[in-house]
Amino acid sequence: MEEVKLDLSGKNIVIIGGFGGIGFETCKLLIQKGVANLMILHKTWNESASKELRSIDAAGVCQYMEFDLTCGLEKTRQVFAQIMEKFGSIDVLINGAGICDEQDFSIIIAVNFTGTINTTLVAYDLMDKSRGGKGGVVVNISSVAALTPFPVLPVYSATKGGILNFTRALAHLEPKTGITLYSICPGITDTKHWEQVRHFQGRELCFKEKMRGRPFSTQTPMACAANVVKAIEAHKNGVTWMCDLGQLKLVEIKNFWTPPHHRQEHEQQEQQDEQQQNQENEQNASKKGSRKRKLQVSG
Ligand SMILES: NC(=O)c1ccc[n+]([C@@H]2O[C@H](COP(=O)([O-])OP(=O)(O)OC[C@H]3O[C@@H](n4cnc5c(N)ncnc54)[C@H](O)[C@@H]3O)[C@@H](O)[C@H]2O)c1
Ligand SMILES: CCCCCCO
Repeated sequence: MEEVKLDLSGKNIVIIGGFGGIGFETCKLLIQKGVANLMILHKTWNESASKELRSIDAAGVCQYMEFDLTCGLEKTRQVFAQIMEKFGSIDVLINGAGICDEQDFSIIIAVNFTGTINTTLVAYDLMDKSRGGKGGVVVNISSVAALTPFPVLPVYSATKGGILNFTRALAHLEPKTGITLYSICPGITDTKHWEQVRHFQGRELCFKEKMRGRPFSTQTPMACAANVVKAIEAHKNGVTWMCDLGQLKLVEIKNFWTPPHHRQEHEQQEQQDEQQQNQENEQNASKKGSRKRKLQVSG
């Protein structure tokens, strides 16, 4: 069980895709966590989802703004400026929208990749402590496709892998900006995401039909959302979470190349680690030696 390091009560949260399968369940949990404000940015209004959220939102923390991720950087800035007018500050941004139709792959890139970069960088400027902000958190919903690319969905996999690396890169700046960022990679989750899954050559992949009746494990959006919130409360900068089959775990993504300006400190660290290991080996050897001598004397 991860330690709660970020208390969500009283926080101002923006969730993109908040009427989507995973997003909607995440909104329900955030309301129950006592957030101060929850701005749902979504491409289209959803009366039934809004009504259900209102039924549990006694404090009236939820608001909605129409937002299309493909609207471009300037419009994104305008939308976030309106939110800042309303909230005063944004504590957490959750990028939870996305599509899986590769037929016109410029669209999936615009939504999943460019759109997420736009919202992240706009929120980043507003949160950045080095630019007068209060710091904050950006949660990017990637996918297991970023961890194990799908051969049938190479562009989808690229958008999700790109967002994962984008998030890891920005997280390095946290000491200066006070902004914590991490990625969450859901496994296959039973939402409408599956209804429009087309190959880059346009072929309908019919995942829904193929999955029906198969003993193929997926997870519910509720289980996924519960782990999204757990990951947010764990508040670990720069990490990659995988939430699959109702389980939440950290995924170690290794760096395989060291920038020249980091090489010297990297080599020094390796030398220190080696010296420490040698000392431990020597101590263990001497302990074994003294135990052996004691046995010989007593034996
Ligand atoms: N369902 C899965 O198996 C699965 C697995 C891994 C990752 N994901 C990711 O999780 C996130 C949520 O997906 P979901 O399963 O809840 O699917 P979903 O289709 O239920 O929700 C996605 C939401 O994104 C919104 N959206 C689509 N295009 C948009 C745009 N241009 N502007 C604004 N909003 C837009 C849709 O309206 C929809 O409500 C997505 O990023 C998806 O890639 C899903
Ligand atoms: C392979 C199933 C497609 C659903 C989206 C996974 O991120």
